[in-house]
Amino acid sequence: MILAVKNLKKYYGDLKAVNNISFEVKRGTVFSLLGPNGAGKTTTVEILEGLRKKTGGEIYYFGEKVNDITKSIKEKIGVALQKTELFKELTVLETVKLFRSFYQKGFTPKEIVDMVGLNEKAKSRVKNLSGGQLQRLVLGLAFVNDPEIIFLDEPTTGLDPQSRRHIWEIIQAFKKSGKTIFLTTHYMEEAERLADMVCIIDNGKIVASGSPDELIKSSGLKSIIEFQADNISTTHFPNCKKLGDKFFFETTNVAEDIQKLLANGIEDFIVRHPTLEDVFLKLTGKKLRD
Ligand SMILES: Nc1ncnc2c1ncn2[C@@H]1O[C@H](COP(=O)(O)OP(=O)(O)OP(=O)(O)O)[C@@H](O)[C@H]1O
Repeated sequence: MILAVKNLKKYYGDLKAVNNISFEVKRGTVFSLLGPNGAGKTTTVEILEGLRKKTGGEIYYFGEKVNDITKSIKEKIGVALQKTELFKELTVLETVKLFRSFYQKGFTPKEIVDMVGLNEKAKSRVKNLSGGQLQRLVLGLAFVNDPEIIFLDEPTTGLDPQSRRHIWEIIQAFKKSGKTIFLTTHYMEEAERLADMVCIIDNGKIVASGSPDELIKSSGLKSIIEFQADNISTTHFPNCKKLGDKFFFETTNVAEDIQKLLANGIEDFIVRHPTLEDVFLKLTGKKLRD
């Protein structure tokens, strides 16, 4: 076990931002804290990174209970903050060199630039990078000290699909090298794709945990029919919900429900497997994204 947390709490006055949560992170896995904005993800990771003080609970790093996140722990962890302030006039390579200088051991700056696919941009100034390149640089900075575990706080928020996939590939390569990743996200596809273990967090509490498959299976959800329409008859589709501009409902009899849709003039629909988004909605009555 590389990291474990027992009954972790963080209160901001009356607000219980992290409300008694417990979990374990196994070495060589991707662990994901999945939840909507304000669920308590950043607060949790920043406590584990030593950037915020916990109100209560226990933290175990590398098998030992720790009271503070000491310098020797910080040497073994890598951190990519949600908002990392970088010097805009420095080049990519200069930035990596600067961050590398904070640690005794680690990869060479060149190795880092390679790992995150920024070779061609090594001499470009930070201010001239695209959003995706900047995010890859931030990811590279989390690797500089060759950490045992890296913390990535919403690493793909706001990125286009291609940049997001690029970041996913880097995370997967890092895992393949035997390292551990602690990932917070509100993108269910990200957790589904990358995580071995997911803890779903809402209002500071863990509402479910398991592998993505386990979570979906244990939710008992069957197939989902999804479609777009201006309006629907609630008599014909009493269980139908609306998420964004889409209607959807759980079906136990696909053939019968398709007939019903067609009879109501709805021809454009898809039948799909449930996702972690559906699990979250079922558990909390809310959607993951605002
Ligand atoms: N320094 C602070 N002082 C007071 N309240 C705070 C502070 N930091 C966070 N909060 C509150 O604690 C709750 C949890 O916030 P947190 O940032 O941990 O959530 P999150 O899941 O990371 O959300 P996001 O995706 O928006 O970062 C929110 O209600 C937030 O407003």
